[in-house]
Amino acid sequence: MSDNKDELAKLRENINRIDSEMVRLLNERAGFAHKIGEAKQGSIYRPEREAQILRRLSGENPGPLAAQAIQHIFREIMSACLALEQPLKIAFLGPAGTYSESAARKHFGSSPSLDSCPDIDEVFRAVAAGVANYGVVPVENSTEGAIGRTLDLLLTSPLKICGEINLPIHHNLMTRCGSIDDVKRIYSHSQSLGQCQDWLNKHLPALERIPVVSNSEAARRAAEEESSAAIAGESAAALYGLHILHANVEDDPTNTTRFLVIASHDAGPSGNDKTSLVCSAQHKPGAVHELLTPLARHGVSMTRFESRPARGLGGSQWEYVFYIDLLGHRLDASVQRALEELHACAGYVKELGSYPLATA
Ligand SMILES: O=C(O)C(=O)C[C@]1(C(=O)O)C=C[C@@H](O)C=C1
Repeated sequence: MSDNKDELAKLRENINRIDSEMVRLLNERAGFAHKIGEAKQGSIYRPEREAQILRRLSGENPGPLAAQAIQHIFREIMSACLALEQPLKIAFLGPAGTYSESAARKHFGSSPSLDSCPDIDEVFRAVAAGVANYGVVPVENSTEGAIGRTLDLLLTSPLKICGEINLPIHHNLMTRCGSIDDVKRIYSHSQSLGQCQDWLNKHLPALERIPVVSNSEAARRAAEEESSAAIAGESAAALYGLHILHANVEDDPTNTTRFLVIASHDAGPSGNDKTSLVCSAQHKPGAVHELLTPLARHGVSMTRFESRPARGLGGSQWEYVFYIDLLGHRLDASVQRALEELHACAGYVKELGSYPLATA
């Protein structure tokens, strides 16, 4: 097929004109972001403002570009504008190539430098010590449930939650040579093995499943051992030069992991927020019911209720704390009133922070 050269040249002129105009506008935008940065006190990064911008623009978007594409582009624009004012360092649960890294990039764009930490404790430590400005840690998976270590550390850490990230998780079966024929074992993180167990039982029941510290470590091992496969994300396959034999081997196609962004402070109100808290009930009949009554009385919706042994509080055996996520910001009048009543009736309450709901 031969191109109609005149037609193409004319159409491309339009794109050139628009691109040049966009570069001019982007720099004009960066100039205003700079002025805002100078006028601000405290942290330059404002998750609530970023969430408002992303919501507004995807709501106004007439298409044909998808709302998600608009969000992605503007995430990068804000990331670049912010980097001019305050280069950020983000600690995440490493190593490179893990879903936590993808979550950090999804939330902060490609401008910040990422600091890979060997475990969740280290992410908390890096942020608390000021080595990193923010941290990204997994908190729950839609198939496998809560990440206990993150919940335990939230209980005792002085850090606050300033954001959440929902990352759809797609697992892939990968090998070095591109074949499964000589493979004897499959490496992956225990959570990922759990998320793919039906698929593995059906298609590869004879292969040994070996849990390792991360999916990225699984891919690293599979890259070294001819007779091993890994279950991991696309970025780990790319990082270690592995071939994806089967994509999307997770049992639930809507499999999603929720991550939290932790910092020395929480976020301001964005108009569509969540508040996380942890509390304990007094030892008396109906105490848990009493915890929830203030929320119902003030019309506050709860999106999560999770119990955990009260390890970090030094409680005795079989004592539990309750992790509650509710809709609204702690400064919203109804949430504020519900929290005041909760403080009065619960044995212990710690507000973990208010933050904008995850954008798509
Ligand atoms: O509005 C602000 O507070 C800004 O600093 C500007 C801006 C942006 O690029 O739009 C940049 C960084 C903040 O995290 C939020 C928004």
